[in-house]
Amino acid sequence: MTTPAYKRVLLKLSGEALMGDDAYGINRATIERMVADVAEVTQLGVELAIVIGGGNIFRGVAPGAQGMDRATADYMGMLATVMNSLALADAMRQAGLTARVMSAIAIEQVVEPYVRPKALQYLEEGKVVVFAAGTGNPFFTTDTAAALRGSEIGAQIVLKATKVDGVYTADPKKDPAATRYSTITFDEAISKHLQVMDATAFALCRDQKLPIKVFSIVKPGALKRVVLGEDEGTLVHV
Ligand SMILES: Nc1ncnc2c1ncn2[C@@H]1O[C@H](COP(=O)(O)OP(=O)(O)OP(=O)(O)O)[C@@H](O)[C@H]1O
Ligand SMILES: O=c1ccn([C@@H]2O[C@H](COP(=O)(O)O)[C@@H](O)[C@H]2O)c(=O)[nH]1
Repeated sequence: MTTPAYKRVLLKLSGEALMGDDAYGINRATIERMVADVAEVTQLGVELAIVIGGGNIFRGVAPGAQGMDRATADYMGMLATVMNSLALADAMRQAGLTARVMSAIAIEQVVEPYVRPKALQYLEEGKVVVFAAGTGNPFFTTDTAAALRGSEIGAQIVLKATKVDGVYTADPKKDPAATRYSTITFDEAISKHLQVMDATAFALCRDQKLPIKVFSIVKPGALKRVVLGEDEGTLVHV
């Protein structure tokens, strides 16, 4: 079966997963593997937009940010996502893909600003669009940026590619007895305070009836299986 289940998707890539086994930063082999996964999906003809987190870089500067004004620290976090977005786009270019980075914060010498019609045009042209700098606002996360941009571009699903292979009854990294849901409703995920994604992102997707698939970016071939509609990860739905 090689017919994708979706025409347009928003892929949320974990920033922390980019570290691979390193303490922080971008692990070269890891980013190349992620790009190979992305390439497999674009070859299926799926229109792909990406939001990438900033945890891998922000974690490295976090001790210095202690006691800082929250909004200032958040702007630093958003700039970290710009660095990841540029690295990802460059790795995609090296792999023969055409990518465009669009930033929610104006830094026009570095990256073009986010303009929705332009993003839609790029997607229709088959280019991969990377949305950088989150929502552009402090007090939010890149999960919420993924929900927001996914809604704006009319994606059929948000694919949250992270370090765990789905939504569990509790954080599987802390509770070995936690069990994985194959599906869960937004209301249940919110009421149970499941921390795999923030509640703002869940609520926005719920209101927009935009499903989310949570799956492992570390598991080989998982992204392609998700896009083909195969049984992988956890579906969060209305
Ligand atoms: N109920 C749960 N089910 C699954 N994972 C959970 C749960 N509760 C907490 N987690 C944790 O949430 C993490 C994923 O969310 P998080 O937003 O922290 O990471 P990310 O989006 O992958 O990283 P980044 O912020 O760098 O983009 C998982 O690595 C997992 O340890
Ligand atoms: O819309 C946004 C998105 C992100 N931030 C800040 O950036 C960091 C990194 O993002 P992650 O989603 O955690 O990977 C985040 O912790 C915020 O500090 C933001 O302020 N607004």
